[in-house]
Amino acid sequence: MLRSIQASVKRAASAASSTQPLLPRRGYSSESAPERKVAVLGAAGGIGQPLALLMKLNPLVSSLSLYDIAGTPGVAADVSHINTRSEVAGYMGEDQLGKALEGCDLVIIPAGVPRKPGMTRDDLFNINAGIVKSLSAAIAKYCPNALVNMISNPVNSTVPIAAEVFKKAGTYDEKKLFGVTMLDVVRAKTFYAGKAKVPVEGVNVPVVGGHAGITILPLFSQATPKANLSDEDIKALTKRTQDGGTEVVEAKAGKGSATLSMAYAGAIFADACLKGLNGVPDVVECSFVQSSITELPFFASKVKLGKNGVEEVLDLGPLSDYEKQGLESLLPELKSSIEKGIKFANQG
Ligand SMILES: NC(=O)c1ccc[n+]([C@@H]2O[C@H](COP(=O)([O-])OP(=O)(O)OC[C@H]3O[C@@H](n4cnc5c(N)ncnc54)[C@H](O)[C@@H]3O)[C@@H](O)[C@H]2O)c1
Ligand SMILES: O=C(O)C[C@H](O)C(=O)O
Repeated sequence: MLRSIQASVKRAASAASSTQPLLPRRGYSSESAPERKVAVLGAAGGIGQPLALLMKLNPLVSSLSLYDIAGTPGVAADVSHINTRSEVAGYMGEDQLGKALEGCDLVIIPAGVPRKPGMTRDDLFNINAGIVKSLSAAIAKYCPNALVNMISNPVNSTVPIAAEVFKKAGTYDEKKLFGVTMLDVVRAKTFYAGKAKVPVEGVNVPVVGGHAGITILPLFSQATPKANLSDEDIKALTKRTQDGGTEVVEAKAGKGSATLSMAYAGAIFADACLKGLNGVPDVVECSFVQSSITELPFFASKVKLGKNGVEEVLDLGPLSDYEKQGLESLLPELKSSIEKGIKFANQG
């Protein structure tokens, strides 16, 4: 049974990325993988629980630290019974946050409130900005060298908030802070494969910009394998990718936003970060990072991952006229979300 779950996770992971299966390739066993401590902050939540499960299935993880303000003992006890490599520990409440973070190589943050129908991601700012600010301060104190994968929305603002907190603490390393935009890539691949009628396993689509509405810019002109899609098809695919989160929020009708697909995307991205740390060559995924490829200080694009986190921020490559227009249109909104985060972090 376990073997068949692992096999299907592995198949699914290979489908999502031609370069980074969730479980290591043959010849790279857990015995030869270095010790890696990974923390999930918000581990008892809708994303946190399935993400904890997927990280427990990843043999690159030797220690899995599950933190939340409530509910983590149960999640940790449950996940800990799975017979895979990592030791699991649950931590609950702020007084246990330091212990949860000490010695971490990677911290994944899906803590915070999700959207309800009719809300934008920015409507989450008032609650989630404070949560991210305090968790970032704890990361600066207890594991300043860890890579940080920010899932909490609005990502376009929470990443700049974390950067400012780290700067104030004197621990900021731009190579180590990532906004997780992998779900946009996962969606773009799925929707493209459906429209182009090609097997989804082989599909690649870069998604750039940010993670909200029109700031999500899938580059279908660079999608592989190539397909002869009409301009109308490309417009519809672009809109569906940009509205993917809202599609799930509406279908869940008040019971939250994407959790399962997000846990999957988060696990793929975390796996890519761990592979980079472990020196696996040519690990490339899209992420919202400090960037100079546009005039904005943060931008999502393809990023090469290495032993210190970001090894190289890759440029956008050739854009179609439609994508050039999309890029122009997204810049003002993304700029103001970034500035909002920076301003918040520097108040008080
Ligand atoms: N980046 C993306 O693509 C993406 C995709 C989906 C959801 N999200 C975002 O992820 C976040 C979480 O979504 P969810 O569906 O898991 O929500 P959820 O409400 O189910 O879970 C959130 C968890 O965070 C915990 N939490 C709250 N404050 C905390 C704190 N200070 N420290 C630690 N944990 C704390 C809660 O107790 C809860 O268990 C939301 O902001 C959502 O918008 C992002
Ligand atoms: O849409 C949301 O609010 C959650 C997340 O950002 C998503 O893209 O699914």
